Amino acid sequence: MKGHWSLRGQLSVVLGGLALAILGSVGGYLGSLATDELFAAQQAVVRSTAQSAAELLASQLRDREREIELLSLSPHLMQGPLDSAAVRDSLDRRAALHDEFAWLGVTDTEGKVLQATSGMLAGRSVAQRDWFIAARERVYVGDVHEAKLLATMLPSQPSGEPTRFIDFAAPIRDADGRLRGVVGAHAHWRWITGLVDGVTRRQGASSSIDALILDREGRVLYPELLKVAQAEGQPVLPTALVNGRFEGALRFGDGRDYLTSEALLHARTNAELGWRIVARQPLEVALRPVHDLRRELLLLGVFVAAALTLACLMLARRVSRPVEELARIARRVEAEREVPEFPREPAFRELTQLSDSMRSMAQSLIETEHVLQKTNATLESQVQERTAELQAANAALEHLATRDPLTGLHNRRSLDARLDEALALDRRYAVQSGRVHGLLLIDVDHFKHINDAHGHPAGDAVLRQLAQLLLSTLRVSDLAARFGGEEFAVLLPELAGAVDAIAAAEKIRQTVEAARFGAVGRVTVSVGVSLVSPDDGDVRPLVDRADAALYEAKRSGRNTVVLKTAEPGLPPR
Ligand SMILES: Nc1nc2c(ncn2[C@@H]2O[C@H](COP(=O)(O)OP(=O)(O)OP(=O)(O)O)[C@@H](O)[C@H]2O)c(=O)[nH]1
Repeated sequence: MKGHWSLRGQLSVVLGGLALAILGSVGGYLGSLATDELFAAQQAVVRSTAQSAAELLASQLRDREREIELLSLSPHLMQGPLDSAAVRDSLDRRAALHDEFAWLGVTDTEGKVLQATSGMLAGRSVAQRDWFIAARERVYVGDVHEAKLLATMLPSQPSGEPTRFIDFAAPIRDADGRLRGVVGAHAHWRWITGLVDGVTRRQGASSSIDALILDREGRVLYPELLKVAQAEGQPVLPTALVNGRFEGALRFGDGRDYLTSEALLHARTNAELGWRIVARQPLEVALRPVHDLRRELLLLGVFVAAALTLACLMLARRVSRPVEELARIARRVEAEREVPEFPREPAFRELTQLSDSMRSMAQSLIETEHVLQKTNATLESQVQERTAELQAANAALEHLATRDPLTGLHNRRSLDARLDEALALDRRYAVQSGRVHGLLLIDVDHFKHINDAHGHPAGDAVLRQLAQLLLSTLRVSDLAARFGGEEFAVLLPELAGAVDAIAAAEKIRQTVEAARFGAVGRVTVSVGVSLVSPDDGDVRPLVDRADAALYEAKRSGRNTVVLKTAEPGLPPR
């Protein structure tokens, strides 16, 4: 199971990942939609600021222009002496009414100041001034310029900036249209900048919108800081702005991106100064709500994803728990070979079906296993029985193959095999141990007569009794066999010498002689004895020596024991 993910883990990862992917896509889409919308909305605000400032300036410049024109048309300027106190009163009143005017004055046709507010510049010549020269012909509005003569007479700017003016001027003519003089006014530049700032302030401090005033050549007139920087040769404005009108995001000389909009100041009077008002808002401030929205969306997304992942985990647990329970029960069935209680899960029909199927399968398997176990047990006992029978049959066969049917002693074939073994053992060990095998050939004396006198069955009975007598006389390690007809053989192991063999033969002879054989009565046997010799190539010489000894015993009168040793061989001891 190693290396495989659990069902619960896989479900959690897949469902949680799916939820995250969906939330990420929706959040990304909403964020980009909001960015576009907000960009357009903020652009509209910046544009409206630029246009409002341009329109306000245009109308204010037009109003001041008309003011001066109307002043030039007033009766006490057209008719009376221009240096009268009435003229000065009129100038002072207007200056008091419009505090943007720093100076109001009247000159004669040569440019000599006849009357002025607070008497400033009275008697001085302004013949070289643009406003005087232009206003001899027509109503004049001049571009901003630094104060010259008045600079020392007026209080200096609180900001430390040089005093600047916008000039308004108009010709003074009599009823016949002859030039009598010129009326001129210097309006404070800060009046203009104050108007522009007033418009941007209306957007609220947090909007960070500011406005620039550019002249028709694209030079900065306001704010002062940028004007100075530009004069020093620093790149202040984006190229797009210098070259023409523009709206959109621009990077300014300070390295920041601004949402920018530009409006042409159009006064529709002589005051066509060609100024442009540029309103701008730092892009990061403009898009801050989008960033806030994105952050909130991200937070919401993380929260929802966490909640969804938790829900997925719970769902996965709900699905996997019964499956794990089924797996546990399956292991129990395998280990205990019993059918425990299977869970039923009503929430999932498929799991209920699976549980039912597993229960019936487990029952069927265990029943089949019980049947198989019983069959196995029966088969095993049958195999054991058959094996025992086979072993018994094999033993019987073995007995039949090695035993003489009449006497139950070993037969000739079995004796020959044991004689071969005896010879091999003696060849290997006899020299060290000094012990050899001996062979007795035992023949019933006058057996033909027994048969003839008592019948063949009686002869068989004698042979069987002789066999029992042999077995009772011999040791367990000795081997008695029927050699053929009425002749028996005995193989004696571990003999110290011929004396042992003769003793055994004699014991047999005497036992037979002492026994009674039913109706037959007494029976005697003759015994030929021989010992294994180191010179024996096979068993033949051993048997031949025993047979010769038996012949010798018969010839010497029967019921006796004769030893026949090998020539040359071991001397009889
Ligand atoms: N009843 C019976 N007689 C057997 C069996 N095998 C051999 N005989 C008989 O044993 C007799 C052996 O006789 P002989 O070989 O002449 O020897 P014997 O009469 O014992 O005389 P000696 O050995 O010289 O003492 C024969 O008559 C065989 O028929 C047998 O299994 N059962």
